[in-house]
Amino acid sequence: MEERGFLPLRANDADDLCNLPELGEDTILVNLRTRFMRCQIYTYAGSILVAINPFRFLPIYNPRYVQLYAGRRLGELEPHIFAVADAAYHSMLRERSHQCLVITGESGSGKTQSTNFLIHHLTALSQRGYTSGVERTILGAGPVLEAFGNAKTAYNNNSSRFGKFIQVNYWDNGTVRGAVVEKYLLEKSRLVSQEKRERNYHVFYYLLAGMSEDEKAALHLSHPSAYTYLTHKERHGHPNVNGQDTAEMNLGAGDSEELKHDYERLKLAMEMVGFLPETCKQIFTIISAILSLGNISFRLKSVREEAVEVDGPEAITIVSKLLKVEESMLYEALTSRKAVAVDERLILPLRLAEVR
Ligand SMILES: Nc1ncnc2c1ncn2[C@@H]1O[C@H](COP(=O)(O)OP(=O)(O)OP(=O)(O)O)[C@@H](O)[C@H]1O
Repeated sequence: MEERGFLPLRANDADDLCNLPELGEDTILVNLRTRFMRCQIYTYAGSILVAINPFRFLPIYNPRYVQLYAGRRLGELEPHIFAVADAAYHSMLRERSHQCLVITGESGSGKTQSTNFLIHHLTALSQRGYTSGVERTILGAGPVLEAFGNAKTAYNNNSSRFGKFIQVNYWDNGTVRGAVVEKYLLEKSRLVSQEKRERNYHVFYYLLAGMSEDEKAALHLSHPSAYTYLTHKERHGHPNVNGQDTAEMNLGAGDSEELKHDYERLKLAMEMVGFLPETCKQIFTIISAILSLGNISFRLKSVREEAVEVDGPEAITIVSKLLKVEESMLYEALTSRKAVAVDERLILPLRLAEVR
């Protein structure tokens, strides 16, 4: 064939893995690697798109690429996430049926980024030369969800700690009508403790770094190192790392400027999504109350009793002010539990291990 002037199919150069002359784990990996080294992070496997995280900015998501992929058949151009979004959008319009895109991969592989690119392209396709309020709301939801549901982990500085199902609805003419985001399996335990070198949810650090001194004073906020929920503890509640300021270590002094910027971005995104200023204030108050709640400590009432009492009243006073609940009610809720036995209501004291 070569003698007759045909170029042979290069063994490691298929933009669709199905076209590899020999299909096996090694040929697939070599092909993906060869493409990745040429900054071709996307490869098809039939109608599946394989994406390899480049961990650096590639100039392939700008409006020129949105235009380039609009209305093209899958496989017509170089593999791209926009091509997948485009194929789904046009299939929906053509077949008048729901389309489903499943994004999967291990932590840090790029699922959240890919989702953002998909949503970006899907909303861009629906626009008729201008961005409507609905599209702005959908795009603004991302940063809000990330602030409250993402955290720094050992594998990913912006790891989503929940699953989400995003449903984008369209009018018959193909313009976006609205979107529904269903969240599931939020990692709730992260609120009270995190592994070494990991953090709590972003929003806590945004508030502490981004709020003015007056705003922080109004919410009784102080420094990250003042909060149990932001500092690491060894299994039995003692601070670790030889008494080092673990919150400082966890936060990293260098990123406070970035966190300030993130706080401003969060406020803007919340406004875009439609949160009223009063609602934002209430949400931030609850966030502050959670931090102070973690600082309430308990001790045994007496050596003979298993019942507990609050050790030091300051934190409980702050939480009751922030949540606007009576201190005595909060005290009772934290140190006892209600039980119902044959039409009888019992208030039982909680044990030390239970209150913690
Ligand atoms: N296409 C891309 N281009 C450039 N950088 C990327 C791309 N995809 C991912 N990244 C980088 O990799 C990081 C991790 O990606 P991402 O948060 O999307 O992973 P994930 O699969 O959602 O992880 P988790 O399951 O932990 O939430 C991003 O913060 C970003 O820096």
